[in-house]
Amino acid sequence: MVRTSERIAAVTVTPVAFRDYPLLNTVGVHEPYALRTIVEITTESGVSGLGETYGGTVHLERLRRAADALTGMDVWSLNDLIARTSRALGGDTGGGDGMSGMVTGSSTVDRVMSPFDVACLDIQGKLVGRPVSDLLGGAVRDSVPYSAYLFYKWAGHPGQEDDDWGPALDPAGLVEQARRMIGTYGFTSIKLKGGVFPPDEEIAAIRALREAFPELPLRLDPNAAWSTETSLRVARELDGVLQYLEDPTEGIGGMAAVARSTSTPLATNMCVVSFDDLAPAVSEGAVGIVLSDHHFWGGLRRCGQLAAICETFGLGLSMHSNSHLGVSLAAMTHLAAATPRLTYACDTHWPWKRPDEDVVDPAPLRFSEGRLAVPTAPGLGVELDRDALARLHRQYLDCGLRDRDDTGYMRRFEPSFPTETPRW
Ligand SMILES: O=C([O-])[C@@H](O)[C@@H](O)[C@H](O)[C@@H](O)C(=O)[O-]
Ligand SMILES: [Mg+2]
Repeated sequence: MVRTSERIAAVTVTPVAFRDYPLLNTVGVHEPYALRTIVEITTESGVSGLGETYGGTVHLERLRRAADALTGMDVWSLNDLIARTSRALGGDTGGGDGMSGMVTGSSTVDRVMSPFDVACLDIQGKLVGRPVSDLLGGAVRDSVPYSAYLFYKWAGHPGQEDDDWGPALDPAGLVEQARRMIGTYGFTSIKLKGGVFPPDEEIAAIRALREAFPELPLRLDPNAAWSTETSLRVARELDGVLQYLEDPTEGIGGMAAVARSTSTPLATNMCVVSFDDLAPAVSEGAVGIVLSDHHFWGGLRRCGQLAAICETFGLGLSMHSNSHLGVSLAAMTHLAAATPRLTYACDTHWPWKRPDEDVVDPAPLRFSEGRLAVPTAPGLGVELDRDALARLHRQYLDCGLRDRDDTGYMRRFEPSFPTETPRW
């Protein structure tokens, strides 16, 4: 048996921007462009692979430092990727999470190595002629369910024409948004991004969604905007209505206090965001479901390790999302397909992206009945469109945004927009 290595010859790191909608959350509102970074690794034998991650300045600078350290690395060695990334970062940690302050505390090394891990897997798959899901243990489902991700939103960005989704600022607007999203994609579960309006308004919105979609599981995620008391009141009022309540309040201690007094399952992508958080979360009984995300858990294989830990401790597993393009969607889909424990529909911001803006040919990424078929071509199964990459990079250069700042953008229109937590 011949053991061959496949060494990295070049890594390119390209920031891109795509148009975004004025989606509201507890820290503010999405700006007119979402920022991402596309990494492309090419090996000495000319095989290339793709990864996608956040696009903020601190993260981008770290990606570039890590990229420089990867030349000569064997694409089969995850251990070397971890070692090289840590050495390149040289203890530079904290900040630069690219999530407008909503997900802090994830591991910097894990965040930075993630897109390179995905790109190496893409290459490995191409080398052996198998899809990435096979490299992760094999697909246990041939399609992955995603949920309808509803947002309160303005009619359009201030100073611009109304966008094609129009406003959603009350229960009726959200039900209309859900009808359109479900009509287009066929989603069979619904998540509402909350923490925007006083809790009673969001309870009313969930009730309206329950009435309009009696069969569909519902989730509410206020991104820790509530106190323990408010969280418990909402949980009581929506008892039996929610599939899970996501990050009602802040921190492992706060979530544990809520968990002790409600039978509503609690999920998180805010208080358990790194391997260091797992032991305290388990010992305090803070959460029932961890929302994994390969972008900050260190890539696809590290998410497999997370799944094993969740299984050991009886925790459920689902998947978190931020604004993203097709490389991430393909990676999320392979990971979800190869994770037996991931039994909830995954989050995706996919509907909040114009279909004509991506860096890959979108053909393999078509939803049917709320599910995405797991790509079967070697690697991730998506091909880079170099003209589109150049266009979205040009858009990044021209748009002037360099860091996601939902609060700063909101304050341009509502100068007294609050930042104290909990808001309610
Ligand atoms: O895109 C948003 O506004 C979301 O609030 C996102 O930033 C969160 O990270 C995320 O979707 C969540 O589930 O918390
Ligand atoms: Mg969340």
